[in-house]
Amino acid sequence: MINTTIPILVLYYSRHGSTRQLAQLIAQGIDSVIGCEARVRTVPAVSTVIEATESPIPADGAPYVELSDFKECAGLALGSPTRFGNMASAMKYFWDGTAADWVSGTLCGKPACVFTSTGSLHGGQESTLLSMMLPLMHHGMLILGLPYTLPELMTTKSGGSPYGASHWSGLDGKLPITEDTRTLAIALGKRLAETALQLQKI
Ligand SMILES: Cc1cc2nc3c(=O)[nH]c(=O)nc-3n(C[C@H](O)[C@H](O)[C@H](O)COP(=O)(O)O)c2cc1C
Repeated sequence: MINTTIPILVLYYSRHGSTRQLAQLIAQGIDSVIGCEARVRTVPAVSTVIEATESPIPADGAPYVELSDFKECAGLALGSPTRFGNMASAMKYFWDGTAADWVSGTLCGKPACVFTSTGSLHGGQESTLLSMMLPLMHHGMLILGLPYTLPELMTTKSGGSPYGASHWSGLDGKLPITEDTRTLAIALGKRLAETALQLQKI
């Protein structure tokens, strides 16, 4: 018997590790679905010094994403820390280089979800999540959020919204991931994987 799993791309940018922690929880949710496998990838930082280039291999964390990951994945979870209520420029820069895949519809019809981390509780979790949905919608992806059937969505005092998973990292970026945030991030990964699996059957 051939044992095949469908890859689900978890693509994030993280400067200090908070968004990376969320990416790992989303991946955990994806891996909990039999038949699905998380493929965790990141994007390089961008520099204001035009000549500066990143090493082709990141010093730590996930490998850099390649455009072949778009073709191979059955779904995508996209994460970035907030930067003034918006996604980080590194992630925006990456999407600005995906016109060929936009033209050819590589991601069209595949499910997607978003996640973020912020320094302050009301510093832009929801606006950042919404900002990340925009390129995904232009690529024709099917956006998934979190449903209120998850009780944590009503009670959370840290992160998590109908628009996606989120973490409040605090002024020094050291607040731990709460139980509610953790539950909601795992649930989002699971929901993405289950949807990708269902769509494969159509
Ligand atoms: C330039 C810059 C802008 C930021 N803007 C915001 C903001 O608008 N709202 C907020 O709550 N946090 C803001 N932050 C804080 C980060 O979003 C927060 O520390 C996040 O958890 C970092 O994620 P990371 O550990 O994955 O890098 C900003 C940080 C930087 C460096």
